[in-house]
Amino acid sequence: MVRPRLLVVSMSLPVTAKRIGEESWSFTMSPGGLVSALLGLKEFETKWIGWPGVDVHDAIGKKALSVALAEKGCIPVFLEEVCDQYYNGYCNNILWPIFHYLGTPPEYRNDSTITYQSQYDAYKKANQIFFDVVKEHYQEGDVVWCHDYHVMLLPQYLKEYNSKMKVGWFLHTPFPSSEMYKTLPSRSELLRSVLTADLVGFHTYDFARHFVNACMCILGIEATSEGVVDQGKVTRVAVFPIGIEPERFINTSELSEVIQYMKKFKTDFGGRKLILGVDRLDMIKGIPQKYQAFEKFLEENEDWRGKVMLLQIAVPTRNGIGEYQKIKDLCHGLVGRINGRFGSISSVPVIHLDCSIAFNQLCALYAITDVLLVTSLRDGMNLVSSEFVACQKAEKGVLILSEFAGAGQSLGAGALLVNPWNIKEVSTAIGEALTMSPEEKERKHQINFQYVKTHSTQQWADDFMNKLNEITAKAELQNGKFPHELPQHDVVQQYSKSKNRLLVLGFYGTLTKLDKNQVRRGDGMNLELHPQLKEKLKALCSDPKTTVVVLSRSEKSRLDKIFGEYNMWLAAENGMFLRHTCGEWVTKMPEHLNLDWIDGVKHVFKYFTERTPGSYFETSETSIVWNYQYADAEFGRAQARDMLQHLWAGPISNASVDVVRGGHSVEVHAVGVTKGSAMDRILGEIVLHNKSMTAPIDYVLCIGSFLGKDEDVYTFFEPELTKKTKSSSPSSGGGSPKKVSSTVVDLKGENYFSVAVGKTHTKASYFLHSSDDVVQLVQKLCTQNNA
Ligand SMILES: O=P(O)(O)OC[C@H]1O[C@H](O[C@H]2O[C@H](CO)[C@@H](O)[C@H](O)[C@H]2O)[C@H](O)[C@@H](O)[C@@H]1O
Ligand SMILES: O=c1ccn([C@@H]2O[C@H](COP(=O)(O)OP(=O)(O)O)[C@@H](O)[C@H]2O)c(=O)[nH]1
Repeated sequence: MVRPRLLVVSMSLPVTAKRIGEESWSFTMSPGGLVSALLGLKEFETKWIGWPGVDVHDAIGKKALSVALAEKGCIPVFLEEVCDQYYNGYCNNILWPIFHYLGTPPEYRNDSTITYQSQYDAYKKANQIFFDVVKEHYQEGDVVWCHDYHVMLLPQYLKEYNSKMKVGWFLHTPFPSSEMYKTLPSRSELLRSVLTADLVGFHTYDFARHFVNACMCILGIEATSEGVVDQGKVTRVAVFPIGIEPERFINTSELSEVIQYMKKFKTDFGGRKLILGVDRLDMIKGIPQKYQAFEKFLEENEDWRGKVMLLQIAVPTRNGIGEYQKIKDLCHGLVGRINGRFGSISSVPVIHLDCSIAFNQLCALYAITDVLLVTSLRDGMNLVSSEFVACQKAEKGVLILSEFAGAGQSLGAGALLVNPWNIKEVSTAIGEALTMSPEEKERKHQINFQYVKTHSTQQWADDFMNKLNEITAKAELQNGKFPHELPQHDVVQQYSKSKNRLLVLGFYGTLTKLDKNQVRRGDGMNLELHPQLKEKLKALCSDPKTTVVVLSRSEKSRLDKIFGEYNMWLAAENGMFLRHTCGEWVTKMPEHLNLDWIDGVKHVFKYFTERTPGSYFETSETSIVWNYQYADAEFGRAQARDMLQHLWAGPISNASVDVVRGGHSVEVHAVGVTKGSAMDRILGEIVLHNKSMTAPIDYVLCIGSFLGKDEDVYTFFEPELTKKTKSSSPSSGGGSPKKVSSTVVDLKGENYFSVAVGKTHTKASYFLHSSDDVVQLVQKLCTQNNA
């Protein structure tokens, strides 16, 4: 079987290189969860592109290293002089603390060569170097999977180079709340670049939600159930919690060498209960908090002194950054204090190791551990907790897990969840874990073991790849479906040939002439019918072979006022109310529509209208719209963002409503109030009314300047193109539940025209530039009436 080619791009390669001769290199495993996770990918022909962990300045060395790495499926990226300001600077001294809620570090003041800007420049340069390497190795059809905050600009570089490239981006760290993220000076550029990817993935729903929120708040763009929409391009945002390769840990812990280690360690520890910590020595891992909690436990539980120990493996990381050196000193100080206070001549309660350990030793430690203590202050996932679960033997240990690690959501049910900042709580959890009954330990273990076994790295990667392939395949299909400019000649020709025509027309932006200087009424815009349409529309409506429906968001009174004298159908409030101009209004609402939220929303809209000069809001029976088209654009957008947050937190938090963000508006309406969903009921009513209708509708022209949620009206008639006929039931709202004949509509491709006015990203098959084009078209149709 040919395996799909995958180019994995991450800052670090899975191996770190060390030069041992002019042309020879040795390798060690790179630390960290990202490497552990991606090593589990088996079903792809994977090439890994990343930094080899060393600077190489000579051509001979670079060549030899590239050859040696190629055997391991790795391609080096040489970062050279940008490396320090890129990796230690922008990535780990700016992005990392912000993403983990540690705050935005101040600029160095004592070195003018290291500024925020110089570090961001290095970041851009480094991303460009990554791009050059990908470009060199990319083959058509490859998937490029970018990992982590180190390469946030890469998706944009890749897509600008080749828009057909399949590009995914996955973040292994938390994505912080927008309140934190927005402190980052280059916040917009990074978001915009990430949004060029086809799929953006996170470990948890919280992180995904924060990202979408940041896009809304900072870029002012729309979020939909599918992801984020920026200038018509949809970026899918989804959640893929990473796992481990469970078999690797289960099998290793069966090895005789590992069993020997287990025996040896137990003897070394002298029968004391073992609390284990395994973390990179990083501020986010909460190691000082762990020590404080253990100290408190020993303080308050005299009986346990000498009977329990804490072994902390503190894997060295990012040594080039001052903060990381400080945290080491802090830990050493705390360990000295605890050992001084509670140690004895023969043993000390804390062993702190500033090193990494061999994989077999790690598995042996996991297997004999009584309590694994994870106190991360923030952590994308934390794979150590899953590895511990996989290695458990007959006698099960207990997992104490920080609620601020992504793993808290997956393994919380089988763990003792703690707030690492609450030293007392962690200390109590240590006591609870040490005294837990074997039955309870077994029960908790089983819950987590089932999860870890069934949520492997391979599963994670498959899920991401499947989703990415599904999205790109769908996009390819849609590519051929971009709307074309309306062929007015065909529209007119088909019109003249047909016997029973239906014209569905929007109002705002379709039949109106938009004028910035138009007079505003107290509660909204005084929109008028396009002056050049008045007579022509009247002529169209008077043709017995033509049925005209104006389908608008407007309320009944406005449609009455504007169209009352025409012989046509009026569908007000997105089709919730319907009337032929020679009859009365009938209600066409779906049953049980809950409208209790309207007053609360009105209150918020009023507040923002009073504070946003030029804005206004309009209320109807089923929806309410705030419009800031005539306000200052920038300020209006910012106000709209704040308004949305107030709405979600208050009046609509539990209501059955849809919120739609238009170009310059925020609309809230009851769920299901869309033009497309109303079309079925409208059609039923029209057919009932036209009892004399002898031939099926053989021509439909549907023109509108509709919001995205209303575009279902364009596709309403589409199935007819294949099925030829459609049944329609006028049951809901007012009419009797009678079935309309199945020959109501008879459409083929050439006599159905769905047309969006003023936009090309649409479900409609055609577009017109403006309402002036609509006027022109109506004029042409009229000449056919007279012909
Ligand atoms: O290579 P370093 O700079 O020393 O850092 C090691 C890695 O740390 C981070 O790992 C994250 O990924 C894990 C797997 O998804 C996740 O469990 C953990 O919570 C994260 O912290 C970082 O995101 C990686 O890029 C680094 O390679
Ligand atoms: O001496 C060690 C001890 C642990 N690990 C591995 O480092 C990873 C840590 O991943 P985690 O997701 O817990 O946190 P990260 O370090 O990525 O933030 C785990 O796979 C550990 O097995 C390691 O490489 N060397």
